[in-house]
Amino acid sequence: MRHPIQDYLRSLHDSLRDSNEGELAQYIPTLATADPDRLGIALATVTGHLYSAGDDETEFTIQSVSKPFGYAAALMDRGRAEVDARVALNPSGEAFNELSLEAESHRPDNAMINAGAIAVHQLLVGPDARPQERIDRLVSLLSALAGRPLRVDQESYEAELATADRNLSLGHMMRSHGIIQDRAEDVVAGYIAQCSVLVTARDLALMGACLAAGGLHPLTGERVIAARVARQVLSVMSSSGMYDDAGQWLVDVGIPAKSGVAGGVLGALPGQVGIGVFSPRLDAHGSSLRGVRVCRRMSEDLNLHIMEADALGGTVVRHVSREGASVRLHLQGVIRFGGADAVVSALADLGTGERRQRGWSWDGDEHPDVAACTAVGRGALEDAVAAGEEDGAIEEVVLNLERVDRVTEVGRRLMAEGVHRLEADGVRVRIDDPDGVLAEV
Ligand SMILES: NC(=O)CC[C@H](N)C(=O)O
Repeated sequence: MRHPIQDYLRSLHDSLRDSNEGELAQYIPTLATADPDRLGIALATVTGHLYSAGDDETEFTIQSVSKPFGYAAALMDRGRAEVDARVALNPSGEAFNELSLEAESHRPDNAMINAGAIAVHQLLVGPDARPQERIDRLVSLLSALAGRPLRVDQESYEAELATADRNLSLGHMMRSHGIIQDRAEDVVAGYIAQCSVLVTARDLALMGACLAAGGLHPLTGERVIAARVARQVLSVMSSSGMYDDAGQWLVDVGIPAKSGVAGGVLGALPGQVGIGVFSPRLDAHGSSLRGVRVCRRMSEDLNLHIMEADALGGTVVRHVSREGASVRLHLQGVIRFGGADAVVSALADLGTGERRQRGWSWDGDEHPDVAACTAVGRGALEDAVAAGEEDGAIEEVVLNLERVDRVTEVGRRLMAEGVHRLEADGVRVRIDDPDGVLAEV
């Protein structure tokens, strides 16, 4: 069977192939001579499925798409306090290479603009690291994310270094304020090396999927980025990743993203997918014109907007079964706050045996479609409670976690509290947790 997502990417590629709007970046000589017609599109799911079309294996320099990962590495190497002390967390509303710092702290506005990324590069590894160690750190993180060894393209590196006046002036300005400590020339050279790493659209999709998965690699399941760090990086990407287009982008596309001046765009939709696009012609913001179009289309066609939310909590109670005085709650999926509320509400119903008015009616035949538990779970819970009235009180409740993938900290605390209170009401509670998901919290 040919996968429908593969076909979708191919048709998306075909529909945009002939568009030739936008301009190549001129200020870096190797970019000015790139083949402008290339178009590569890739999508990776957090569960490790990778699809791609067009020039998906063509290598190009990562440029600013390296910034989220430099930021991730610095946060892991130095901790949040040290990084926040030198790089702020607000959108700049300016172009990526603007010569500006925050008024009082003299910090760059965020890690997605050049000033921020240069300050971040200084933070890599540790205060006394040699320039090469910082470059190696980033190349190895990017390689781990791509799942293959990546390298710096020497020609691009030298070409950009030869024309790096603007970035050097940012470096000198930040050094004069103590934001960076090494020689500005060294930090900027390191930053340019990080920008010159060669990647493909497929690499970017995998890197995005890893961020989207909270830092777990979609192919290996290995933790490559700490969960808190992935969260911070995605947050800053969503507010600042598309520079002065970030607000419009969030409304129209709604996928945290980062673009690079060589034509790469990386998108990362938390919990779902990573997107990688390569097309060298740029729009007025310095982002790939067709790359932006691809993301817009995907967001629309695949409903990938981050603000498009489901009432997920309700799907946690999958089924309820009763045998004599014992009731079994079959739970499933990921139990966060909303899911734990559904479980505790079910426990409360079972504990008192009362028909509670909780958004749906126990009595009528009609059950309004509220998301308190799945349709199956809801009906069965009603039956279990109703049976309680005929067959006598419920003496035991079993929470079956066999199908639960993960429980968040608040999910665990809220469910523990519910169990505790149900026991205080005189009901025995047993927890069936064969995979120990509760212990993993
Ligand atoms: N937006 C970008 O991709 C800019 C990266 C490029 N290396 C620069 O510093 O100018």
